[in-house]
Amino acid sequence: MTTNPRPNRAQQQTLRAFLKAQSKPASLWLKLSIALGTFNAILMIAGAYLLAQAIHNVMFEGSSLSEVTHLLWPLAGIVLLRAIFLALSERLSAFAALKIKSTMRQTLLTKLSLLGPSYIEQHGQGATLNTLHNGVEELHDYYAKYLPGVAYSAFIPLAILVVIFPTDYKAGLIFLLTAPLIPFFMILVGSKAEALNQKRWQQLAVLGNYFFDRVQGLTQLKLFNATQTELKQIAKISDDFRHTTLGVLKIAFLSSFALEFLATISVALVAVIIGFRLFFGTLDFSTGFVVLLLAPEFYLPLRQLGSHYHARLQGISAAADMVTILNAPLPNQDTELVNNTTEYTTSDTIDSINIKNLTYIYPDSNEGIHNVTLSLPKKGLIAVVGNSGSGKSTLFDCLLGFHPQVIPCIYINGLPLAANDITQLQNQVGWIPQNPTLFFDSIGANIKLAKPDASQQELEQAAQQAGALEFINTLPSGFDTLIGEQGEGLSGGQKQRIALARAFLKNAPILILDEPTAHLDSQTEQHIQHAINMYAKNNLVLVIAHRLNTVKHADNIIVMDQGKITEQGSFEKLSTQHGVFYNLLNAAKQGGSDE
Ligand SMILES: Nc1ncnc2c1ncn2[C@@H]1O[C@H](COP(=O)(O)OP(=O)(O)OP(=O)(O)O)[C@@H](O)[C@H]1O
Repeated sequence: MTTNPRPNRAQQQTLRAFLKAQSKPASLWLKLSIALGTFNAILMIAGAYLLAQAIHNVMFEGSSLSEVTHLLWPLAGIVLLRAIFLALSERLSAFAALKIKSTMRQTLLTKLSLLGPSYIEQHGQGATLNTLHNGVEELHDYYAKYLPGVAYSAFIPLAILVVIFPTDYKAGLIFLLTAPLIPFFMILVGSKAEALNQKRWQQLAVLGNYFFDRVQGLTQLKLFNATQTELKQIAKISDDFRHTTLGVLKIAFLSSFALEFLATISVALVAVIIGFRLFFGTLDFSTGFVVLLLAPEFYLPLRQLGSHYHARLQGISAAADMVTILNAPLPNQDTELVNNTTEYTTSDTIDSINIKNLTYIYPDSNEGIHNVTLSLPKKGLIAVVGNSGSGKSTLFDCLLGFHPQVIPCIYINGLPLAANDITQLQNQVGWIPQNPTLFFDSIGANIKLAKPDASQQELEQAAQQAGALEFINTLPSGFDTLIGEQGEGLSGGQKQRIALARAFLKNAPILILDEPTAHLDSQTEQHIQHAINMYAKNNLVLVIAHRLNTVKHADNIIVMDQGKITEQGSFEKLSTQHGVFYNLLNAAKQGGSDE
């Protein structure tokens, strides 16, 4: 797993620009929210003048309450309007943040699907999930609070200065001189807080990966009695994370405290000076009172910006991981095929698939498959066999588009697949891995994943074809039976049949299976084998076979050894040829596991 090192100044600028650019889908709502917030401040200034005037008239001019109603009614209206504007402004900024987050998740998911599963494997599933979930969540306050806060801290103090200077320039000067203290202090603590925030974010990614792996392998850990050791390790990582989080919080609390203190001192300073000036009669009450009312409001946006500064740091830390994903180059971006205008399009029926000189080596390793050239027919049952580690799964992963950089080596009907478009290939493929993924949903919904608008009849037909209908019908709720995550509550064979039904429902021209009958009893195995053979009459079925007795009826057997295709042909031909297949067959006979 990789985490981003602390971004330098230039990278931070890029991250800020990135965050700003992401606000585009909701910029109208954000602007509206800021406009309402600014209106609210203008009303507050007007309200301060009205209140000061009303009190001045009652206390110093001897006016009765009824004589100041022309001031009090607008004041009441202002109070009401301010409450409405404030609520609307907050709702709009929250709505804008929600919109930005959902667009961001969508963008990240689209990019991840283009990068393929190997990217996620390389970077860690936990860390990727952390970016998609926590990372995107961390942006909420950045957009809902920090960004509007930046605008308010520029507009509101400026608006107050504009009205205070003509009213009382001395008070205006005090405001002007004390205001920079707050941003200055913010920048001072910002650098330390930023480093800590970055560290905290990296630790969260490590924790995410660690948790994800351990929770997935909990049963194994229990069986190997390793739960205690792992718990200790998790406790240690959590403790490191706790320490850093506390460090971040300590700085956040300290800076909040210091900002409050600075603002309070500044307001007190203004109040003392106003008090002296009133005492010595160099200032009239109504002006002094307006200044006193506006003083806390002058510092408020700056104080709030200080407390939202934490949201900025969190947003920048989280954005670094998002930028890494979004900037990750699509592996086939540089190939000469990008500009190829004659590409295969999904509307064409598949007549042939050719793989030409396909080499895929896993990152940071020498393992993979080398220089594979293979012609696959339009239909038929093709089995891929070979020793463990010979490259069968890697070849299938390439065909499934999981390693996008090799897509240019795949030709359909003699035409290359569109570069950068894995989905184009995947739309044509039904796939059942050894442990198919079933989701926490009903059996019907799990099968319908392949074709959401399938009718009940189609659903039943696919289940029947996969040998699953009988057991589904014995369940109390049939197709509506809820299954747990990863098919919890079903046997291995039942899960396999549901996955097979899903693949049959998709009715893709290419069906790729990894040892499809591994978990089945012999009767069901025969049933499924028959269904697969029938499917292969009209489509191409590629099967990884570990048990050689299942490949007897294959139209072609491809034998892999050390990442290369060493031989291919029918069962009869290969079993007489003294090659890898012959050795595999003999080894299986001696082991008594096959044949
Ligand atoms: N994620 C990975 N990172 C690095 N090397 C890998 C990775 N996955 C597989 N390999 C290596 O690539 C080679 C081919 O592996 P592959 O899984 O394709 O073999 P296989 O024939 O499917 O094996 P099996 O029958 O045991 O499933 C092996 O040497 C394996 O160690």
